[in-house]
Amino acid sequence: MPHTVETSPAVARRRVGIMGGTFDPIHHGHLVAASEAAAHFELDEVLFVPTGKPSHKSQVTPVEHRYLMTVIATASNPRFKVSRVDVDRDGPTYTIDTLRDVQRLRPDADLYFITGADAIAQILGWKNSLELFELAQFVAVSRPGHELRTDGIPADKVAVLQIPALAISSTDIRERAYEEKPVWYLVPDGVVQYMAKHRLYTAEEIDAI
Ligand SMILES: Nc1ncnc2c1ncn2[C@@H]1O[C@H](COP(=O)(O)OP(=O)(O)OP(=O)(O)O)[C@@H](O)[C@H]1O
Ligand SMILES: O=C(O)c1ccc[n+]([C@@H]2O[C@H](COP(=O)([O-])O)[C@@H](O)[C@H]2O)c1
Repeated sequence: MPHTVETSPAVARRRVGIMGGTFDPIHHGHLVAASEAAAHFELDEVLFVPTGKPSHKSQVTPVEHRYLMTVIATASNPRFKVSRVDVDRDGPTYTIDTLRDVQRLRPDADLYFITGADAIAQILGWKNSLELFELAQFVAVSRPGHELRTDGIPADKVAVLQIPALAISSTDIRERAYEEKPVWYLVPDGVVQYMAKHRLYTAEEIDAI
């Protein structure tokens, strides 16, 4: 009888996307960016990671509101999950810490950090920027009003992805809410309702902070 060698089938590494953002509030631009990256790179899951205390934004809505709106917005997609790693860490939020924490939680995964064109343009100024490229592949998605440039980023560490253009920003949604204009269809229905229930971004809520 011929001698046979038992071989275990090669196990493919999981592919995990990370969609970092302040999500103040989360909107359909964020969700389309994550969905397009998931489809293009065959990601097993996308972790939405709301910032705790963004290092570069002075006044943001209390983190638990931003976190809960992110949970509501992603609940219908079985591949989307929300991580509290940045919410629960003390001190300013830096992506180097996000990636180290997710790597610890998903040691068997290749990580794909998803950013819009405005964010990728700033990345060389982020904390420990060169080490970031050792921890994850970066996916730079198109965004209306922002030129998609990746100058200075190692070419094998960043992929550029053209996605459907949604000219939506959290700044615009906050302004619309403040002016009592509709935000329906710019954010998921549950987020419209959450904003209304908590009077987020209204003169009344801002005065109360
Ligand atoms: N409409 C969009 N299309 C593509 N990418 C987007 C879009 N909006 C935001 N992003 C990307 O999502 C990530 C998180 O963005 P963020 O939470 O700061 O939203 P924002 O709309 O830019 O907020 P703000 O207006 O408050 O600065 C960033 O990488 C950003 O570039
Ligand atoms: O690490 C940094 O120095 C750094 C500086 C600016 C932004 N980031 C990250 O970029 C992501 C998008 O940020 P924002 O402000 O556009 O929501 C979010 O995950 C931030 O933590 C990270």
